[in-house]
Amino acid sequence: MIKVKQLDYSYHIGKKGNQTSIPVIKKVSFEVKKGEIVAIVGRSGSGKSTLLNLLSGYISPDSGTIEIFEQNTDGYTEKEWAKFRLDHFGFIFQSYELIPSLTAFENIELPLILKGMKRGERQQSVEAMLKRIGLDQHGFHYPNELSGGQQQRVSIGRALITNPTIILADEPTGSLDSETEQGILDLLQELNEKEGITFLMITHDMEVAKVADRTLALHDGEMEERGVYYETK
Ligand SMILES: Nc1ncnc2c1ncn2[C@@H]1O[C@H](COP(=O)(O)OP(=O)(O)OP(=O)(O)O)[C@@H](O)[C@H]1O
Repeated sequence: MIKVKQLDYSYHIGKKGNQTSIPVIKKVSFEVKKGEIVAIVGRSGSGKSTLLNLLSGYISPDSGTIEIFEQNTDGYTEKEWAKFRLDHFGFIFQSYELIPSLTAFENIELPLILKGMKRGERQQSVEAMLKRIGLDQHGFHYPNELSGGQQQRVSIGRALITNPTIILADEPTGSLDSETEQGILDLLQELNEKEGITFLMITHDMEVAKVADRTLALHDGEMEERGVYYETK
């Protein structure tokens, strides 16, 4: 599903003519297969967010290839990436990234509006999604009227509503207490087991990594030898 080969990326800092390049991703290769939960773990500053930004096309690699669904993404324009993300990716972030002026229902509905789905169909899909994530009583609540765990459920609903091929999650439980964290991890695991949803998660939390089929470790931009850190299931 995702094949990354020999990926290199450096940031360039300083003024033109006097720039220093900081290599952050170094010859990284790995694969994510359909139906897997893969966790990428690493300390703060090891390059996890940079890797996620490369995979989702917000930045371009200096060298190496990213193949997603057997398509080489090299040379995609911003517009092509935007469409590709809407068609294939769902995103979950540590800070939820919900729109505060929209209700839970409307936050989940938004990607469907972007995709041009008709109102009646949207209504049905969002209602079914609210049930699926255990929030059917909370559709009309605004984000600030929901707990952290409930807000993360809304963001999971928004990520899933377009039936993405893969969910990319950046520290999905990073803002939650351990009990709420477990509830969210159970939901992700259930979505994976019952519905075959593929997840790529980045985290420095080993509890999150425990729900993964495979854990890959990033150290200073390099992937642990063989990529497989340990088997957890
Ligand atoms: N825009 C930028 N310009 C220059 N250097 C950057 C930039 N963004 C990140 N870096 C550097 O790249 C390295 C990797 O950062 P990155 O955010 O990918 O790490 P991370 O593993 O996601 O960290 P964290 O767990 O703290 O979010 C760090 O040394 C960071 O300082």
